[in-house]
Amino acid sequence: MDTEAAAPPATIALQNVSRRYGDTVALYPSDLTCDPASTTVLIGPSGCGKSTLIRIIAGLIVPDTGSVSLGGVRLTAQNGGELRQKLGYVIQDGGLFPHLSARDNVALLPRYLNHPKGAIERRVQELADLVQIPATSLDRFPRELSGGQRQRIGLMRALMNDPKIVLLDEPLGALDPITRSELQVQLKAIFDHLKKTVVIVTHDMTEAAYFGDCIVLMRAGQIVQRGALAELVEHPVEPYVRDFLTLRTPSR
Ligand SMILES: Nc1ncnc2c1ncn2[C@@H]1O[C@H](COP(=O)(O)OP(=O)(O)OP(=O)(O)O)[C@@H](O)[C@H]1O
Repeated sequence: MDTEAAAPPATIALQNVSRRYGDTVALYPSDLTCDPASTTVLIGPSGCGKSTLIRIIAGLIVPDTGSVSLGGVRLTAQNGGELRQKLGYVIQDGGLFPHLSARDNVALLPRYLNHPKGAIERRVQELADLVQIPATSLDRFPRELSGGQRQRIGLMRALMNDPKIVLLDEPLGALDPITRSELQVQLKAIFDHLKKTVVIVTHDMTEAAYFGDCIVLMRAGQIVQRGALAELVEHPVEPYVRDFLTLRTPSR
């Protein structure tokens, strides 16, 4: 296994990663480092490569070039399955299996890994408390839950094995504004409390500003600028950055 001993356990480091689909370049060669225990937001117009980038980090898409290291361990075809189990990955609407109850969705991976039954039950309860899901909802099927509840269950499933890294691809995109705003507050509190390395994809600049210790602004398969919001506001590397921030950030 290729290791970089100096990297803290939850650093995400991409070097020269690129990906194309036939003639479409989804991602030009890009470098990105996401710091441990911080939240990085990927934002940019539709089709700019955000999902491609987060799916490369998740090991779900193999880049055409470059390397991905998670906590100093380089992702390879051999260790991909093992490393993926150490990540939490949440997609829009939770990505739950429709034929399993919420509880069974959440417990799927630890059962597969033969974790003790009592420990799984305790962990499910602990996470249900954390994401504020009532016990009665855990025995429902995904279709019997609201969008916000499905998303909370998706988050529980992602956190079940206590991963150091949590990846969320448009986690709140399907929710009504009130539920979305409630979940934003809860998610931020959870991430601040648990000190995870978090990467979130969003279209919403207000959401990016709310979550992002670091904002990665993309356009047409390229990272245009990466930095704290203040840095992007005060030192935009090109007019696109200023325009994107100005046009997409509603005044409150
Ligand atoms: N499986 C695929 N086959 C062909 N083209 C693809 C595939 N997946 C993505 N693309 C193309 O790659 C580019 C980047 O797509 P990607 O989904 O990463 O963008 P995105 O920024 O996440 O978009 P959105 O915000 O609309 O979800 C787009 O032009 C898209 O059409």
